[in-house]
Formats: sequence, structure tokens, C-alpha cells
Amino acid sequence: MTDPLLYLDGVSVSFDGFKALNNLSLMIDPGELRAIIGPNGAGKTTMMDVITGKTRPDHGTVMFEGNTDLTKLKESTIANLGIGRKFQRPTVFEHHTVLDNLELALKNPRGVFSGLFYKVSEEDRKRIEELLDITKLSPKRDVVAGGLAHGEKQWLEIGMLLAQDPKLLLVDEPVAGMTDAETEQTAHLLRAISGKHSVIVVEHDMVFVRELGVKVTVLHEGSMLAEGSLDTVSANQQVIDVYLGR
Ligand SMILES: Nc1ncnc2c1ncn2[C@@H]1O[C@H](COP(=O)(O)OP(=O)(O)OP(=O)(O)O)[C@@H](O)[C@H]1O
Repeated sequence: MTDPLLYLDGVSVSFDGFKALNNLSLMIDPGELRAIIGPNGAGKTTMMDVITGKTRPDHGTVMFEGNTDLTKLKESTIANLGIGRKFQRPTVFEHHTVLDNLELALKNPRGVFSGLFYKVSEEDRKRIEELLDITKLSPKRDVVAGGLAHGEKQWLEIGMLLAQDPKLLLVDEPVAGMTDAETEQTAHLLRAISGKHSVIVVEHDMVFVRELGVKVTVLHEGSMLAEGSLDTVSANQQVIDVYLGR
């Protein structure tokens, strides 16, 4: 058995006495792509906030690569360990081209480097070509990011995060506002980057989750309600009740 890359153990977070996370435990393997679903308020965002160090849990540990407890570290330190996060709204440099955006992302590995003394090396060029290829943005390389379609912007931002070679990528509702074709393409992209990177994706769109075809964790009231394939969890009576509001 491989050791998990990430191991949340008994994590609880309270806001004014309200338990947003309640004794949550979860394991993610190296290279795994995992979907997290759950009704509004289930604690999905809070879970991401705890992993990235934005929110400190009241109880529990978040072990990364076996022996690093993320709950003891600052957000910037956690980012430097190789944990990237993509928020729902794309944040790309709108006035720069796709190529420039990827170059800028390479220039600032996890925010440590100064771009001032930076020159694009042959190795970087190769990496940028790989990123253009995987995000399917090669034909758009010279287009200004502001002129991209919504889906393309999201893929560009994922490419920018990949430029920093994260071990773990957290992706929050990537397909909100996407067309069906874009949604399918995004599932394809996330599947393509898993293996080399672990990816946790939070999403409400079940068509997308089905396209991902990976293990699903269902959160409810801050705890894990069920885990397994989408077919398994959707047949679970407790999961059905929660989604129907019973
Ligand atoms: N900073 C905060 N202060 C007070 N309550 C909070 C705070 N952050 C989250 N909560 C509450 O904790 C609960 C869990 O919220 P969270 O955003 O993690 O859920 P979610 O599963 O991401 O929901 P959604 O699918 O709607 O994004 C919610 O009831 C929310 O109102």
C-alpha cells in the first residue's frame, strides 16, 4: 500500500460554536484525482481552507507527505511545499497573452523568485509547450487572456498552477458557468494531470463528476457521509436523503 500524500485526521472547525467541520478524516494518494461533493454548507470550502492554512482547525491534524502537519504552518509555507489552489473565478493576467501568462507563472515559482533577473531557458520553453499542449491552448498562445472564452481562461489558470509543479492541486468548482463541451474538456484535463499531481476537485455538477470517473467523497455537516464510485455513493440511502433535504 502506498502512503497517502495527504491525510486529514479528525479535523474539526467551529465558527461561533457552529461545527463547519466535524471530526473529518480523509486520505488522498499520490497522483490521485478525488472529487468532493456535498450539499451547500457541507464544509467543502472550509476543508480546502484548512488544507491551505487559511483556516486553523480546533482539533485534528493534516499530514502532508507523511510527517508534515500543515495545521502548524503558514499559508505561504504550505504553498511552497507544493500545494496549489484554484478558486472558482479565473484569475489570469487579462492584458497578457496566453504565452506570457504561462511564462509569468514559471517566473515566480511559488512566489519565491524575483522575476527581475529571469530569462526564459530552453527547459522553460519546453515546459511551456507541454502546458500549452495539455491545456489545449496551443492555437491560442498569442491571444490576450482577456479575449479567451470562460472555459479557456479556467484551463489557462490550471496551466499556470501546473507551471509551479504542485504535488497537490485543489480545484474549486471549475465547471461553473461552462458549456457542456468545456465541462467535458475540463474533466479530460484534470484526468490528464492526475498521476503526476494529486488533485482534489470540489464540484456540484454531477455530469462533470461522472465524467471524472474517480472516487467520490460525500461531505455532509462537516463529516464524511460516504465514499466510493459515483454509482456507489448515489445509491447510498443517507446520501439520497441528504440531497433531497430529508
Ligand atoms: N468564516 C466563517 N464564519 C462563520 N461561518 C462560516 C465561515 N465559513 C464557513 N462558515 C459556515 O460553515 C459551513 C460550511 O461552509 P462551507 O463554505 O465550508 O461549505 P461548502 O460545502 O463549501 O458550501 P457551498 O457548496 O455552498 O460552497 C456553512 O454553514 C457556512 O455558513
